[in-house]
Amino acid sequence: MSHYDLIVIGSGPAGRAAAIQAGKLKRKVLVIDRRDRLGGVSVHTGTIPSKTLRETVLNLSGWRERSFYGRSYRVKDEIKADDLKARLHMTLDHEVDVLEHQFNRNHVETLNGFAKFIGPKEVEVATEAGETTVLTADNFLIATGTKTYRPDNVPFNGTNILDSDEFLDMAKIPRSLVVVGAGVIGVEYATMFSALDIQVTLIEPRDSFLDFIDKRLIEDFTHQIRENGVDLRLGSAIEKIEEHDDMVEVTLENGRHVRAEMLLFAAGRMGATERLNLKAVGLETDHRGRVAVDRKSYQTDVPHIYAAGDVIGHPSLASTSVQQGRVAACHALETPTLPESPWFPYGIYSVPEISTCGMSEEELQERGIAYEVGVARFRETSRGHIMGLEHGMLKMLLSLKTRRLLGVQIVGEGATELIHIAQAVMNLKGTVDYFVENTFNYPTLAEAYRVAGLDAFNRMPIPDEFKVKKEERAKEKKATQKRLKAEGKS
Ligand SMILES: NC(=O)c1ccc[n+]([C@@H]2O[C@H](COP(=O)([O-])OP(=O)(O)OC[C@H]3O[C@@H](n4cnc5c(N)ncnc54)[C@H](O)[C@@H]3O)[C@@H](O)[C@H]2O)c1
Repeated sequence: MSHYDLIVIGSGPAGRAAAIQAGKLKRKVLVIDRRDRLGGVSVHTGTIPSKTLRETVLNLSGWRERSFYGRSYRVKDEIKADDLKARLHMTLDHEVDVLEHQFNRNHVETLNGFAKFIGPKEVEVATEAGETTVLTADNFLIATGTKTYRPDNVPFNGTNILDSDEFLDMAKIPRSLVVVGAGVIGVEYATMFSALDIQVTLIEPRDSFLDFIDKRLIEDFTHQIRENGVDLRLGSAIEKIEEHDDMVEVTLENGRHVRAEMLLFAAGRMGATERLNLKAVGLETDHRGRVAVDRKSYQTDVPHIYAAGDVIGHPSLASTSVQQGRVAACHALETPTLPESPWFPYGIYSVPEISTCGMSEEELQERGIAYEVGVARFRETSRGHIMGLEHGMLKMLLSLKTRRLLGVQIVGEGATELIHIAQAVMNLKGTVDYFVENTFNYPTLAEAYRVAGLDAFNRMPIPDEFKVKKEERAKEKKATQKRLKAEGKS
């Protein structure tokens, strides 16, 4: 029987990072995955395919060029499902190749099959062919991710009533689409499909959506997506979903009906833990199949069993999963590592993008922190104007007491890239003065930081040390003038 320092269950972002970290520490590590190809949900049905699809849609539809050539502009007249899938397969193959190379270089062993615990330090792995192997380890990492939430009253059929894992495999692009659930997945797919000019209805039972985003940005975002053709229906609980004559009909509790060729059900995901037999090691999950961990070490209640990534719940981002996996492996293998920074960005790859880092205005109010707001609209920057960006804004929140940057929220083109300026400034404890004193490339969208910084700066009290600086500068200037005069240079 083979014995390992660390057995990782799942090869998504958390499992991958943990295994590579263990390999780099020259430990014996094995990754078990139920799929015959590595990468997990992130590579096969989640992050990578949805972002690839978005990029493909924006390119083939000529979306980005429409600000120049008008709303009816198209690069390709008829876009087919195969056009979208071709790019998906290329990207996916490349991602799997990179991952296999990384594992090989770091001597990470892999095994294809379903793992379940049969003892505190023992797992049994069953292959598709029905063979089983028993393996032991000193440490385990559960990085099994999530699976789609599929309630019994939704008649999923694999053709036109689909969950978000099946959606990418659609046989043809529908002329109309109804998306249920305005969470991150629902909003991303609804907005990217509206860029294909198909009729999209987005249904959400609650009166609001994406509640972790600043309200003002959500207002701006809602306006933009409605203008782009998304029929957003908030406060619309669903009574039933039926299929009639190849059309899907959704009956809402308010008595209204929505008909479309296809329905995507995106009302959340569940921890993929039901086949792990966690009872055998004394672990339990919550109602959504998620495992509780200590958020500093990623240890579960059983000290040699760790869990990281989407399976532990919020924030369920590929980016944070990578960090969690690395920290968990270091902790399990007793290797010192720096803790994760609390300032990490969220990126929603909708059309337009949304990205945030740090606290929102609502959070600051709840905590009673005095703050100032700086706002910049992309169209106020020369680059935004050149690019024809009518929309897009950046909102910055600053502490009135320390002048430090506390949060940035961006909606618009490039938001997921631009947010990293905020992340760096916040992690380096930067203040509003960073944006005012430094020169930005011109013209750029990044200049929106400077515009927002100046907007807030001009309303913020000037600190005493600035006044001293001003006097010092005046003295320095006088001294220089005196020296130059003495040298006969002025
Ligand atoms: N870009 C990214 O970072 C990214 C992308 C995709 C997914 N994710 C993560 O994946 C996870 C899953 O995403 P998600 O969008 O499926 O879930 P979610 O929990 O974010 O959103 C689900 C939405 O569906 C609604 N809903 C719940 N039950 C419903 C029902 N019965 N009928 C209709 N609507 C219902 C909820 O009110 C909510 O708005 C999230 O944690 C998300 O953050 C992140």
